[in-house]
Amino acid sequence: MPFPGKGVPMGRERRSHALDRHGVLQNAPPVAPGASHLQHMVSGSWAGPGTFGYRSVVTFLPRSTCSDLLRLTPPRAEIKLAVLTGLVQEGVEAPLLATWNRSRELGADADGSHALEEGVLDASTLAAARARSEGLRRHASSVLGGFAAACEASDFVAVLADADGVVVDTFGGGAFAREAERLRLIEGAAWGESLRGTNAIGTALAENRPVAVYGAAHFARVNEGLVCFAAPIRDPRGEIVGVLDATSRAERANAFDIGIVVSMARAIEEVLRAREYARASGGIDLVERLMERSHEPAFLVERPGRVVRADARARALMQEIRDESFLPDWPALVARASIASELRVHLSPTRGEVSQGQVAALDLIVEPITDGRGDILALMVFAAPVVAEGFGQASLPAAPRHAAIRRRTPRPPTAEHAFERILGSDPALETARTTCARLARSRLPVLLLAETGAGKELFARAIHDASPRAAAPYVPVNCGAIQPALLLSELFGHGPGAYTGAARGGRDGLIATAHGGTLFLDEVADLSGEAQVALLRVLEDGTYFRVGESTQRTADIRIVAATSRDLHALVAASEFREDLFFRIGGACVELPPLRQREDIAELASELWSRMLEAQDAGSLRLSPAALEAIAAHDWPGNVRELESALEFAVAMAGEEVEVTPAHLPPTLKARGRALPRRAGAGSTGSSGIGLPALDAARHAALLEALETSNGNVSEAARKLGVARSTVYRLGRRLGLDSLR
Ligand SMILES: Nc1ncnc2c1ncn2[C@@H]1O[C@H](COP(=O)(O)OP(=O)(O)OP(=O)(O)O)[C@@H](O)[C@H]1O
Repeated sequence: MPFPGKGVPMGRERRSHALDRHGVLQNAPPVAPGASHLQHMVSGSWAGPGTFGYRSVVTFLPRSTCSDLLRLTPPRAEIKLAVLTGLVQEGVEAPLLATWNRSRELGADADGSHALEEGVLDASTLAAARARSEGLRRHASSVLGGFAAACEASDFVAVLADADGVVVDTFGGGAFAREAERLRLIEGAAWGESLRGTNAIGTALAENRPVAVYGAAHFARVNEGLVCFAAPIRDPRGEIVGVLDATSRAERANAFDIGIVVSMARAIEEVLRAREYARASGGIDLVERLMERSHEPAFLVERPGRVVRADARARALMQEIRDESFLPDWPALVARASIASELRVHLSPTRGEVSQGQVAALDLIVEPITDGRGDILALMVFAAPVVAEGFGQASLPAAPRHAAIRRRTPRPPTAEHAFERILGSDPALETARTTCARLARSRLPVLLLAETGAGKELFARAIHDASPRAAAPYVPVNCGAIQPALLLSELFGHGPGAYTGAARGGRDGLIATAHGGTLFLDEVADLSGEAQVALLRVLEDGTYFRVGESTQRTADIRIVAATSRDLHALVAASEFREDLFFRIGGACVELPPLRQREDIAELASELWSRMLEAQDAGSLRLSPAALEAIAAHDWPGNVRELESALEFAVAMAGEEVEVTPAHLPPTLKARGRALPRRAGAGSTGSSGIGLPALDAARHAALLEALETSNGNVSEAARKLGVARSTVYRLGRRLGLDSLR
């Protein structure tokens, strides 16, 4: 039996034949199995984000699109009358009762004929409403083409309403169009609950979630013959900007259609989001680069805590942890973003016992992405997995830094620990570290002068991390590694078709990416003359031009530059602009080459421990003889060369328990052999290279301290009242190879 038409009060038995309790039509005309009318019609053109003619910003993770759907199904006719007149408050499902009560309190007209006459804006008010919704309307129409056609063909009218429930656009309608017009599904009609009571548009706005209203669940009698599906449209900040609705005669009801409407509303939200990201500093490119650069799984999270993008590592992590609700709620994340500190979250206990090697918790670092007004648009969440150690471990230790838990990847430093990753206690290094930590807080450009591998990049990153710009991008560029012909456009970007092979729509450069943050120009002496001029302008007034464009752009960047060349000499030879040199060289910091450092053995030991931890290489020891050879080498490649030498030694040591000089790279062994012969282990006499009297006294004191400390350098240092590095340094000078 067909579902009764509009305005006809529904009899009990007729209704029960038409809709089940979920509002699904029981005797619907045949459509493809599992498909609805609308779905059937749009399936050819709808294949998810990215197919709507705009660049998809997000990669959706699987999630239910209708999980918060409010489905309002009709009650018995006599009950409706009794409830609406306030005689009884039962016999109706609670959500429906709530919307009816709200409608009544708002003064909605239960018959609805009054609203038919009154509820339409005059032409000029409508024009103003449409103008206010101009952005929404334009973006919606860019994605609703296929949907509108499907609505037309399946006798649904599609309605776009603004945040007040005023219809600003309609599409489709087919055979239902005239009826829709009579019921005021037309531009300018107000569909808020206060006027028309429970209906999909007004109720979706009131509830801020998708709503399906079937037949007599509508508050107003005149709308009882309708089925309407609506979903709110929110901007990236989560504010409702409008509603998308599809309405037809009640007999067209199909539970699947609400899914299509929700998906379409989401598609419109995607376009709005794409626009917002494009306007945010750096655009979506910034987000992509941030995610690419991350060493840890990275998620992009939007209000109200929705993961909208995840890089490959993050997707793999999600699969591994199988815990969809691992993120703290949005306010907690936002709070973390503002204090820039780490937050450990333990994974759901429903995953059962945590065994060795399984991810047990995540350490989150949260960075905000803000729009032009400084409002938080989204959050980048970097999630370092923490794995459990020890077989058969039943549950996680409560203390976050319990020994049974170790990080799988090194954690990015927080502001107060930014310089901690720079190891060593050499006085010159210490001076550089203190100077840079102070400079970090200012906006001054910093010029780092050092040989290759001596830690320029490490210092640049620490300066950024300790600066007020820490949450903004840090963009490192090796000017010497980019082809000179491309350097200018890599840095400044280029306009559409600026050169052969240029991106058609133009592209932002690294300066735009670094907006708000720090640009690290490594090998700055390799900048071309043209790039030097352009960089000088950015430093002076914050303006620049993309290659091939005349539109002036602005960028707020802090420059940290570095070079291993003699910039003074280059300036003297007119190979580097003097004015740029004065701009970037206001604060010059020299980093000592490793061979001049007094803490080589200490640094080697610390790097060694760090490396063993990272490689899970157990308790392999660095023998005193190996340390001695390391301390004696002159390290032209500086710390980078030292790191490689240590990795080489691990590989060569194989199953041994101790690394000896034989395991070190041949360059070190050769150098070691060239050194004067040193005293043997435990020797108490002179080294045979002629110690002056003072050194002899130090030698004795050092030996005594070491002996009474069982060779423990830290303890010996404490006894002597000197730094560990001094013990190593003295030991090196005095020819001791018994340090442990
Ligand atoms: N003081 C230090 N403590 C710990 N690690 C260091 C230190 N200095 C340098 N390193 C490590 O040595 C390697 C080289 O350092 P970095 O890349 O910062 O050098 P650089 O001067 O920028 O080199 P280049 O001029 O070749 O770019 C990196 O792996 C870095 O982590």
